[in-house]
Order: sequence, then C-alpha cells, then structure tokens
Amino acid sequence: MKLAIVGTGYVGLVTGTCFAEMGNEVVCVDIDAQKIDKLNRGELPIFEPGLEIYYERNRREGRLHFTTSLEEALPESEVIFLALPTPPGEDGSADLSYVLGVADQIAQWMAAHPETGYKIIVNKSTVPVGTADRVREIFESYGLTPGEQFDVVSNPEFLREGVAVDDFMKPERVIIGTRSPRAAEIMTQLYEPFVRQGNPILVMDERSSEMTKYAANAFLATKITFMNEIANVCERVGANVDEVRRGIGLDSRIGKQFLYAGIGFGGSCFPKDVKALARTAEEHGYAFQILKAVLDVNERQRRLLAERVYERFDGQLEGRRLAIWGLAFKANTDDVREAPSHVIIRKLLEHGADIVVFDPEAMENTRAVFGDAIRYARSMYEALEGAEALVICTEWNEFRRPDFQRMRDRMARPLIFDGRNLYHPKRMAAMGFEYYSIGRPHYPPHTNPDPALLASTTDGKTSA
Ligand SMILES: NC(=O)c1ccc[n+]([C@@H]2O[C@H](COP(=O)([O-])OP(=O)(O)OC[C@H]3O[C@@H](n4cnc5c(N)ncnc54)[C@H](O)[C@@H]3O)[C@@H](O)[C@H]2O)c1
Ligand SMILES: O=c1ccn([C@@H]2O[C@H](COP(=O)(O)OP(=O)(O)O[C@H]3O[C@H](CO)[C@@H](O)[C@H](O)[C@H]3O)[C@@H](O)[C@H]2O)c(=O)[nH]1
Repeated sequence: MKLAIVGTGYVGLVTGTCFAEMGNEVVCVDIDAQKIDKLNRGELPIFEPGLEIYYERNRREGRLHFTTSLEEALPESEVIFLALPTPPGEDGSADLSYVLGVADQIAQWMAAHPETGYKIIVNKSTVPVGTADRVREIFESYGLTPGEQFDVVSNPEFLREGVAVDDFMKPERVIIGTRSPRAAEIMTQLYEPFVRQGNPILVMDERSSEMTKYAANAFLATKITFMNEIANVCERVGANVDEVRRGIGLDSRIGKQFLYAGIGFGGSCFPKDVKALARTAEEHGYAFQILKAVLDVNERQRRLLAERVYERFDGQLEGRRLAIWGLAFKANTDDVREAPSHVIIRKLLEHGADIVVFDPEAMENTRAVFGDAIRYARSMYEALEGAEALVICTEWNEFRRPDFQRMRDRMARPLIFDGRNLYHPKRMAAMGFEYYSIGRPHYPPHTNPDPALLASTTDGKTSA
C-alpha cells in the first residue's frame, strides 16, 4: 500500500519505518527541515533501539522516503497518517491546532484534486474524544463526501519509547476506530501482517477508540501512582515495596507489570494524557477525582528525591557538588520530555547545588534545556569526581552493576539517593554506602566495610 505519515517524530518515524518493513511504500513528512535533511543523509534524529536496521534497509530498497512537502506526499498516498504533536494547553486540554491545521491542508488539497480518488485520513496522535468527527467536518466543509472521497479513522498508538519497534511490529492489539466498512477493510489489511501471532485487531466506533487510548494511559499512570503511594507508606511502617510488589504481582488480576515504585512517571504521554482526560471529563460536567489525585501525587513524587537530598544536608546545598546518573525519563531512550530528572535538577539548582550529570543517550537533549547551568561528564564515573552525593534518576542497565570501589574512590562521601531501586539496601550498607531508595528500609552504613565486598562489582540485589 502507498502511505503518507505526517509528523516524523517518535511515533511517525517508527510507524513509517515499520510499515515500510512490511513492504508498503511510505513517505514521511515533517515541517522540521533539519530533521528531514538528517533523515535524507542517512542519520536518525532520535535514539530508539532496533530502528536503525529497518530504517537503513527500507531506505536502501526505496520504500521509505522523507520530505518537507505535504503536496509531494499526497497524490500517491491511499492512507495518510497524522502523527502530530498534541501538547497540553494552559488548561490541560490537548492542543489540536497541529492536527486540525494539517487536516485542513489535506482537505483543501483533496478538494482541488478530486481526480486523486478515495483516501483515508488516520489519526495516530493521541486526541480527545470527538476529534475524528471534527476532522471529518473539516473535509465535509470542502465539499468532500465521506465513504466516497475520504474516511477518517482513529487508530491510537500504544508503543512505548525504548521498545517502540518491538511494540509496533508485535502489538498486543490494534484499535481501528471507524464506522466505515470500506475504511475498516483497508485498515485491517494494512495491519494484518503485524498480528500474525493471533493478537486481535479491534474495530470499533471512533469515540470509543479515542477513549481507549486515554483510558489505557490513565489506568497505567494510576497503577504506578498507587505503587508510589504504597512505597511511601512502606517507608513509614518498615515494609519493603519490592517484596510487596512481588506479593501482589502474582495475583493474575493485578499482574506483574507496571508495579515499580520510583520518582514518578514522566515522558511525553502520561502527564499530558492524564491531564487531558481529566479536562475532557470536566468539560462534560464530571469531576474525575482519581485522575486529579494521580497528578497531585505524581508531582509530589517527582520532588521527593530532591527534598530528601535537601533534608540530608540540612538545607545547605549552596556550592555542594552533586552527581546525577540518568536524565532520560526512562531507560533506552534519549527523550527528556517531563523527565523526573529535570524536575530534580531544577529543585537542586534552586538551592545552589553544583550539578554534574551523566546519561548514555540524553545528554544533548538535556544540554538544550539546562545549557551551562549544570556540568556534563563524559562517563558515569567522571560525574562522581568529588561529588558529595549521587542521585540516580534513570534505570539504565550500565548503572545496575557498577564498580562500587571505583565509585567510592571518586566520591567525596559515599552517599546515594536511588530513585529507581537499583541496589540492595543491606548490601549497600555493608559496603559502607549511606543508601536511600524508594519504599525500602534504610540501614546505617558499616563504618569498616569488608574490602572483599567492594572488590566484587555486584551489589547482590538478588542474592542478599
Ligand atoms: N512518543 C510516544 O511514545 C507516543 C506513543 C503513542 C502516542 N503518542 C502520541 O503521538 C503524537 C506524536 O507524538 P511524538 O512523540 O511522535 O511527537 P514528536 O514531537 O516526537 O513528533 C511530532 C512531529 O511532528 C512534526 N510536525 C509539527 N507540525 C507539523 C506539520 N504541520 N506538518 C508536518 N509535521 C509537523 C514535528 O516537527 C515533529 O517532528 C502525540 O499525540 C502523542 O501523544 C506518542
Ligand atoms: O512500573 C513502572 C513503569 C513505568 N514507570 C514510569 O512511567 C513512565 C512511562 O513509562 P512507559 O509507559 O514505559 O513509557 P512511555 O514511552 O511513556 O509509554 C507510555 O505512553 C505511550 C504514549 O501514549 C503509550 O503508547 C504507551 O503504551 C505507554 O506505556 C516512565 O517515567 C517510567 O519510568 C514507573 O515509574 N514504574
């Protein structure tokens, strides 16, 4: 099939590349000329594991193209995906100006070129309930007839950054929101190769499809927030959230995934989508109480580690050197949108701390936000040089089994605030580290740690 993807960001680029991998001919469009230049030179503008191999192959075989010109992409395309930003507006509602603006451009072009025939406009952006209807009305306002010249489909995307290619290639479900049998048939054909293992393609009405996306994200954000609150109570009553997580996760009604307590959820989706759903409910006269609590608790959780550091130093952070490991909002991405690390850095900077950061992939994006206000280390160990504390914000694998002796040698004092529960508290204390994590007991550090313990690079999280 011939496809256009408008918006070549995290979603658009993965979508376009994966459709090309299945043999479709894809043109990706973006207004960002630098991004398109880069892609046409053979460079990926984002870090996403597994993407490069498909991108290179499909570009080489001529199935994947990039352009800044929407007009160039439209004539041949049978299906046009919108993977455009829907950032939160001032009141939390999703800003639809990108989606509606591009829909208008496409409708205008189609009205001027009726000979190009039937096209499907697919909303892959996360959009409020009713957006498919609004897009359809735009096309109708140009005299175009639904079912004959066009159809609008809601097709929300559920990929996670860091595992986006896998999620797209093997989705647990595909949701197609349309009441048009013609559009449903074409969309089903397009997605069939992705669900060979028997996962379902669900066809439903547009509004239910749009709501499904928000319900999924809001539910997952609530699940994480619930665990963060459990962790906070665990700390107060002397329980260990790791044990509690294992204990409840084995109940199949609860499930093992998405139960990791930490420093609050971030990223470009959960915070904005929870706000947007709460706002939609409000606009329809309903106060979605749980979501308000989720947003409040998450704000508090994102500040937690910075407050802990502040208290540990009795409010004296002026000029104190602090190291941060991990800047991305989660591991395996370079994305720092709504990253808890940034909230923590901002708080620590307010108190005058001297911050040195390291992240394997998110340094450039962080530099674009903080510039010279913080320092950037070339390695995780360099960041520790003379640091009075280490704050861990992202669960990158390379932080899981570090050389603890090397860490101690570099740090001005062996003090760690771990927002991702990477190490075992007892073992850390035995190695002489003052170690604070989330929802787990704190043990006073041994004053004369056994050198043999430090010499082994494992923290023994699983064995201790
Ligand atoms: N990032 C995710 O993991 C994820 C997953 C599922 C759904 N979503 C949703 O998908 C949508 C896109 O998210 P994203 O993370 O890919 O955003 P992004 O910011 O990475 O990408 C959006 C792209 O659209 C481009 N753009 C803006 N205006 C344009 C225009 N008029 N014409 C052409 N291109 C234009 C931007 O330059 C940018 O490259 C959002 O609604 C988001 O909520 C995101
Ligand atoms: O047990 C957990 C799981 C996640 N998180 C945090 O939650 C946030 C989101 O993580 P994740 O869902 O893995 O990443 P995203 O790429 O933001 O993906 C979410 O948002 C996308 C955009 O809508 C959806 O497509 C995905 O299905 C949905 O998982 C991150 O800050 C994680 O650190 C936790 O704190 N604990």
